[in-house]
Order: sequence, then structure tokens, then C-alpha cells
Amino acid sequence: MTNSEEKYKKVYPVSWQQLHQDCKALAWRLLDLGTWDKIVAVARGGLVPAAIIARELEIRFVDTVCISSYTLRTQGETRILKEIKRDEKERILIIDDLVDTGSTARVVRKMIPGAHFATVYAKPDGRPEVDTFITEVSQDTWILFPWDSEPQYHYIKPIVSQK
Ligand SMILES: O=P(O)(O)OC[C@H]1O[C@H](OP(=O)(O)OP(=O)(O)O)[C@H](O)[C@@H]1O
Repeated sequence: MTNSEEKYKKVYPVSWQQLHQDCKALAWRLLDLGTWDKIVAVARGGLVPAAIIARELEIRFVDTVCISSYTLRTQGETRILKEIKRDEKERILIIDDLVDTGSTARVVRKMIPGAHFATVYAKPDGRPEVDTFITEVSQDTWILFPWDSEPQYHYIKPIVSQK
């Protein structure tokens, strides 16, 4: 966590198992919405969820857009490192791990208009930018993904005493 992330007061740790379950729940929702020609993962956070959803929906064409949202958050500007050109005829499913402020989603939506934007987790400020998501957490929650953490075994205070 960097200084720019001091706005986060709570931590929501997500295990590999929970992430897998949540991604499969997202795949079930997406299954009801029709078929897609390709998945576009928003790197890096969207890479693992996109792989799980691609497996469940049997989508073998997986592309990426690469955006530096660290720069975006701290300086209010976007650095697109890799973009894609959209074929108007294609139904594209964009996958990211979460929407927080919604800035990344806005940039990607502008790049790929008309695509379906799905995330596993969403915070209130970013929610309007997402078409489908599974779990909402509060704006001041830091979602700790399994690829950013190690399991630890130590005493955790009850939630009531963490306020
Ligand atoms: O809604 P926003 O405020 O734009 O935040 C959401 C974005 O932030 C995270 O990426 P991060 O900046 O951590 O980059 P990374 O995925 O490459 O680690 C996440 O994967 C989203 O893409």
C-alpha cells in the first residue's frame, strides 16, 4: 500500500479460493447475457479473473489493455501502455478485478465503446461504470488480492475493535 492509498481504512482480504468462487459467480451471471467474441483483460488486476472467466465461458480469444492507474490516481492523468482497436461487429467482454474510483473503467470504455464491462468487486464511486459485478465493498476498503499477499497465522482483533 502506498501513501496515496491512506484513504483506505479497512482491509478486505480475498483468498485464492474466494477469488475463484467469485469469478465463477461472475461467469454464471455473464453466461445469461449472451455470447462474446473475445475477452479483454485490464492488466494487471484483470488478468487472473479473465483467465478464470475465459475457462468457464470457453472463450479462447483473450486480449489485454494495459493502463497505469497508479499514475492516474496520483497525478490525475492516464497512461495507456497498450490499447486495442475495436471491430464494431464484435461483442467484447472487458474484465477487471475491481472498480474503485472508476477512472480506469472510464478510460477503457472510451477506448472500446459498446463493450460489456464486468468486474469481480466494485466500490460505490466506480459502480456506475460497471455493467456486471459480484461483490460491493465500501469506498474506504482496500481489497487485498491473493497475488499481493501471503497467508499469515496470527491473532486478528474482532471487527468492532478495529474502528
Ligand atoms: O477504479 P480505479 O480507481 O481506476 O481503480 C481500479 C483499477 O485499479 C487497479 O489497478 P492498479 O492501479 O492497482 O494497477 P495493477 O492492476 O496493474 O496493479 C485495478 O486492477 C483496476 O484496474
